[in-house]
Amino acid sequence: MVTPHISAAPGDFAPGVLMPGDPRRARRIAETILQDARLVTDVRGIEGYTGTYRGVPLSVLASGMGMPSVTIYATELFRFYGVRSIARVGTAGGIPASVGLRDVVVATAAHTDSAMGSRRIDGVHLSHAASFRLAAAAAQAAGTGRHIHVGPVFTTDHFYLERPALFEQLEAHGTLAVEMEAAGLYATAAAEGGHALAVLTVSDHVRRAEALTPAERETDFDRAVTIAATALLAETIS
Ligand SMILES: O=P(O)(O)O[C@H]1O[C@H](CO)[C@@H](O)[C@H]1O
Ligand SMILES: O=c1cc[nH]c(=O)[nH]1
Repeated sequence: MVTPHISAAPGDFAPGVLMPGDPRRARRIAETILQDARLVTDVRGIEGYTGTYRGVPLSVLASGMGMPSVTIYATELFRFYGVRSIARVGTAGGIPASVGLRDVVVATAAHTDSAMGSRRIDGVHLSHAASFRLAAAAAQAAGTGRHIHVGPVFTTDHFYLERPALFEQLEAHGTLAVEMEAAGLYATAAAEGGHALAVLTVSDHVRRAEALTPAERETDFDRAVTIAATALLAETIS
C-alpha cells in the first residue's frame, strides 16, 4: 500500500506517531529516543521511522509546515495506516510574558485564522481541541512549574504576521503561544476518528527580541518529546 505522500507498507506504522514539523527533527527523534528504529517511508524527503519506546512500538513522521501539510500526513496515517494517535512536537512563539524560551506548552485547544477549518462543515466554526486523554497524560508527565504551560494556542497560516494588536487580543483570551499546525491536526483527528495532541517548545517570543538559533530549534525540544512520547505510551497501553 502506498498513498500519494507515504510509501510505507501496511503495518509499518505503530498506533502512536510523534510528528515534528521538521524532517531533520524526525530523524533525530528516531536516533535518540527510539530503539531499533527502521525507515518506513521517505517520499519527498519526509522520512518516517518505526521502532520501540520503553518496549512499546512507536513511530515518528514529520508534518512539514502549515495546516495543509499536516492535514495531508495526518489524514493518510489515520485513514490508511491504522494510526490511532498523533502527538505533534513542534516549536512555537510565546505570547504572554510568562511564557519564556524553552518552556513547554501542552496545547489543549487551537484557535485559528485559517479558512481550512470553516471548509469542513458549512456554516460551523468547529472547535479544535486536543484529545482529553492525551492532554491529561501529557500534563501529568510534564508536572508543574513555571516552565510548563497547559492551555490554548493560536494556529496561523502566516509565519511573518506583523499584527501586535492581534497578539494582545489573543493574550486577553488566554492564548499561550503561536504556531502553524495544531488546529489542522486536531480537526483531522476529529474527522478521522483519531486522537491528537501538540506539545510545543517555545523557540521565540512574539513581543521580545529573543529566539533560539535554527540549530537550537532542532535540538532543544527533548523535554517536549519525552512528554509527548509518554502520553502516546499511556494512550497505546490503555
Ligand atoms: O518547529 P515546527 O514543528 O516546524 O513548528 C513551527 O515552526 C515552523 C515555522 O518556522 C512552523 O511549522 C511552526 O508551526
Ligand atoms: O509558527 C511559529 C513558530 C515559532 N515561532 C513563531 O513565532 N511562530
